[in-house]
Amino acid sequence: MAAPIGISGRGVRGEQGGAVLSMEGVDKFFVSGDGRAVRALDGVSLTVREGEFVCVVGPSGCGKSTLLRLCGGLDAPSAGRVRTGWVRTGRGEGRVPWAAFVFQDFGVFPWLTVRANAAFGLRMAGAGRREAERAAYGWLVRMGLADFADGYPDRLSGGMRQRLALARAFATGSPVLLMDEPLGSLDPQTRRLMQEQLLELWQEERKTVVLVTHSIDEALLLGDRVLAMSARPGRFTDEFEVPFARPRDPGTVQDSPEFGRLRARIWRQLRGQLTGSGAAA
Ligand SMILES: Nc1ncnc2c1ncn2[C@@H]1O[C@H](COP(=O)(O)OP(=O)(O)OP(=O)(O)O)[C@@H](O)[C@H]1O
Repeated sequence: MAAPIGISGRGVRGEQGGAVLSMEGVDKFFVSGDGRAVRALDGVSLTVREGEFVCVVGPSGCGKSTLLRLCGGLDAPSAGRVRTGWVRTGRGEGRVPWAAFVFQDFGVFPWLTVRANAAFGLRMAGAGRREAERAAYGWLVRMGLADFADGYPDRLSGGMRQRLALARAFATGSPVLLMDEPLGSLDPQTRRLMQEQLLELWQEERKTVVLVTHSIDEALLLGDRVLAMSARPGRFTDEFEVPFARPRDPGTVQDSPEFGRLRARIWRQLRGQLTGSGAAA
């Protein structure tokens, strides 16, 4: 019997035993420019628990972004089921989007002020302009961008733009953040600083996060769990529990022998997918 298709289950919190998000047997096909069917995902199943920070690594083109888009309801599966856990009804507070996205290219609009950019997610969720900008300004202060609130994003460095993108996502109040290689276009030093900032923010806010990254170090530094994907068509091949206690000190974590061991195991897995040898972790 064909698997059920669709995105469903926007029910109440805890409906799935604490799982905020689950996928069962999800396939995704695209039609390529020359009319061929491209299988991007192959029978993907995933459960993300409330408050968990899950990182996804995998070879380029294996379907990581597709997976994230399906998680956030930006696209529908070709087969299988995606279930999201809960939304707040927000009595009198405006709606709270279930999930907020952060993309690699920041998704910052050059024609909007920094303040309006930060408020954009909330505005899209139906909040009034004053309410949205007030909430967003609080996040600009937290991200060290308050002095730039009334200017335009062209005055911001790459790291500042990424902080703006994070401010926008956090300002929505969404319980779930879906991040697609959010630090991928930053220089290595800025990226490292942003990893530390993200670690702190997560420790303060305890959002549920699914983060796609090409960096094994980043995944181990930030995540509770690292999921490794196969080459396209993407499916999960391995799962690594990250054992480092929180709050984490990045230096201590990265200097630990366990960090080196886990990094080597994940790299072996990834390398196998990249070279086609499919080496096990
Ligand atoms: N809208 C689309 N139409 C046609 N093919 C698509 C579409 N979106 C994705 N694909 C194809 O699906 C596959 C998976 O793409 P996806 O962007 O999800 O991979 P990825 O793992 O995120 O890649 P990268 O790591 O390079 O960002 C690729 O072969 C891609 O070309």
